[in-house]
Amino acid sequence: MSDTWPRAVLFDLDGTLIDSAPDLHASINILLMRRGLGPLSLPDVVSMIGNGVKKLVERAFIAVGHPLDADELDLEYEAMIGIYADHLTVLTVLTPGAREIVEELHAQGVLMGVVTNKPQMPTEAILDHFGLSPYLDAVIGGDSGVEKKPAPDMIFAALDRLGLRPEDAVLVGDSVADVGSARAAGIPVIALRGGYTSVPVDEIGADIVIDGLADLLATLAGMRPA
Ligand SMILES: O=C(O)COP(=O)(O)O
Ligand SMILES: [Mg+2]
Repeated sequence: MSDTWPRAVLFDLDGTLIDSAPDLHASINILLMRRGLGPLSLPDVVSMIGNGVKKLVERAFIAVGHPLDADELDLEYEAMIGIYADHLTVLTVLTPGAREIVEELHAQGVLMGVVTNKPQMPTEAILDHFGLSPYLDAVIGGDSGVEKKPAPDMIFAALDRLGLRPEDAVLVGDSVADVGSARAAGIPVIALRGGYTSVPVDEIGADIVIDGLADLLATLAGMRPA
């Protein structure tokens, strides 16, 4: 029985550690409004989050009946990044229990990282704002040069940074992309109910679904390899 497992917990960001949808929703509607389009509802935008900001922009313009070509998408993505930079923590809050679990895992000597399809700059700014950065030894954003989730590369990049192997870690996430990346990397995955997923969370293929981050410690103890 290894009571030191997991040596690291890797967290997804949007919908897992933070509830960022209200700020992404506000930002995308500003972007759409500039073109006389939208607005989209919050649930609509929630269903578009999880594959990076560029995908969110692409999906939003399709949803309002105005699909973009590749050049337009590049321009609107740049504009979105500018708008979102002013909305990173206006409406965004930590997920209930996020601070507590991060502090508790840190106290137990468990290493932590973030693997998110959100770009690096907003990711780091948000983690700084909430005071979580000191606890996170590996923060891998969507534009960090490795392939986004559901590819396994962000998990491998985080493990590399932590000096650990797949068998040392578990991923906590909320989406199909998270489960896909964990499976591809060969690490267990816990899904958080109430995150951002267009597929019902019980159907995304996670090892375990938890109702809240307050359940994470007990869940990890139950998953420990014999
Ligand atoms: O889609 C995004 O921008 C980020 O999503 P993630 O933090 O859930 O990976
Ligand atoms: Mg997510």
